[in-house]
Amino acid sequence: MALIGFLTMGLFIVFALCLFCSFLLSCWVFPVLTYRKLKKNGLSGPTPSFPLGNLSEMKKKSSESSSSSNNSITHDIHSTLFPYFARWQKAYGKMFVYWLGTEPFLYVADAALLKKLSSEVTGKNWGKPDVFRRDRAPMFGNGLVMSEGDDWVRHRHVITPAFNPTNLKAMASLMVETATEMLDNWTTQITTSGTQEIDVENSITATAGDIIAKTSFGINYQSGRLVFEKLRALQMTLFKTNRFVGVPFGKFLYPKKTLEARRLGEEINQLFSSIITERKKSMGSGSPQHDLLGMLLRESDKPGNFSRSLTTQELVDQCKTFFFGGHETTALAITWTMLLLATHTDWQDQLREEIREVVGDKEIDVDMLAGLKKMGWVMNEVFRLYPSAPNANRQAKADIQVSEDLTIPSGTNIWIDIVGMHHDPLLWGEDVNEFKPERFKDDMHGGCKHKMGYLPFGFGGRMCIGRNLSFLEYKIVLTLILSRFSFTISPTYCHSPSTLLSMRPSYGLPIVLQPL
Ligand code: HEM
Repeated sequence: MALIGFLTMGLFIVFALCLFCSFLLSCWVFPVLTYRKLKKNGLSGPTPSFPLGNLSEMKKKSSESSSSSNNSITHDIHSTLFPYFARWQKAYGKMFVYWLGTEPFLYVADAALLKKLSSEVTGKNWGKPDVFRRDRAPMFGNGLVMSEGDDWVRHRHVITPAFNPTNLKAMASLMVETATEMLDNWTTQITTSGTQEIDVENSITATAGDIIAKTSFGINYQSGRLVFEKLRALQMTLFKTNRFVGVPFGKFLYPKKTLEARRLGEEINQLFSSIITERKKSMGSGSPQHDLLGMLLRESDKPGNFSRSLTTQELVDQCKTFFFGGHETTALAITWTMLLLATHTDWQDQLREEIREVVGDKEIDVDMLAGLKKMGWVMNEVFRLYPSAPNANRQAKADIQVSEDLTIPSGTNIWIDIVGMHHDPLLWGEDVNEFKPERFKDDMHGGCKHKMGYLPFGFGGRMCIGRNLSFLEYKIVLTLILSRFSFTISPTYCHSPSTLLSMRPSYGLPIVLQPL
């Protein structure tokens, strides 16, 4: 009996020691080794403290910046959105190391370095920071945004055909129909409420959610709404709380939120699982469905495609990724465009004139959209000033030899500050913070001094797969809005861009609408 007790105690001690060692290795030894290697390469940065890294300073600077927000509309947003990065850039340059808890991150806002990284590393060989893969698992699972290596190649190969121009073309009429419903709603609202003012952010986001529900999964308004609301709640739980991402056992500091995120993630999984099961059952009977899910299922089930087919869980993860990545980013691009056009009504007039010439009284046709050149410049300028995805991130899976003196060690997390580069006067000139769509007139990079300085959709093999879908939706929705309304900004609008994964106006976008 005593022997059994002794052995149990021994096993327990060994187990506890193993646990402690793995904690020490992952939270202390490996990060410190990576940090030392980065330092040896001449990379410095703000001094971290254990176990928060630089989180305290980041949180402090953010709250100082949000409490000092005012009502004037300036597009010089980098220092209010990321005050800590703006400060550290001044001290350490466009490449430095900072710490999220015990995770070192290489901050990059240097276009030339990105060019080098992009040419050295293929899409397959990039990883995503483990800390984000774990933290955002309820939202993206192992969908395309988070997958790595051979898995990423397989997923990207199966998904890419679903976004080809012919398939996207088939989605245009659904987009027109859904956006028209939104505009009818605006008309009803302003005639029945007696006020011309509407917060367009919510309604554009809901419409984009409906569009993605229909075009991606062929699901009706009600089922789409359910997923939409749960994803929204999940986003709030994950990003609106004062959390400690990267801090060892940080999740235990907010157990309620962690459990809530897990529960919501599971519920969304179940919703998509049942949609996929139903669709699999009905495959082969009736005419094939041309939404993204239908195309994925067909691509995944192609004879001889066994090595490439996606499991149900992988399909669920892709659906979550499309749903989230596919509606919010586009909705925010349209929202920021409304802000910029509401404050530059001369551009509204120019776009309306262009729509009259190109579309006239006809039904919108996808082929016409290419003729909306000025709208294209406005879109690019909005993506520059207010990129819906304010950053991209990567993890080096092997040492990257950047130059003779600089090697980025395997395991390094990389944070690419897209907003920082889009607002850098050295790349864009002194008028960097002005709204000037004409920069894009004869140059798809808007006159940026370096091609890698303009990255609204990321770069290289991992560039956004949904960008053509976004362009289509953006141009259709904006054409319809401009054809029915002129608008100005409401005096109640408070300019305070913030990030909840995507960049959004903190207090919505109240707009004063005038039916045409
Ligand atoms: C205005 C709209 C959008 C913006 C600004 C945007 C931006 C981005 C950015 C910056 C990335 C990271 C790229 C990188 O790491 O280099 C990305 C990746 C991705 N986006 Fe988008 N996106 C938009 C719309 C969409 C849509 C409509 C979908 C799908 C329906 C989508 C799906 C994805 C996916 C799956 C990835 C991961 C690609 C990969 O890692 O291979 N996005 N997007």
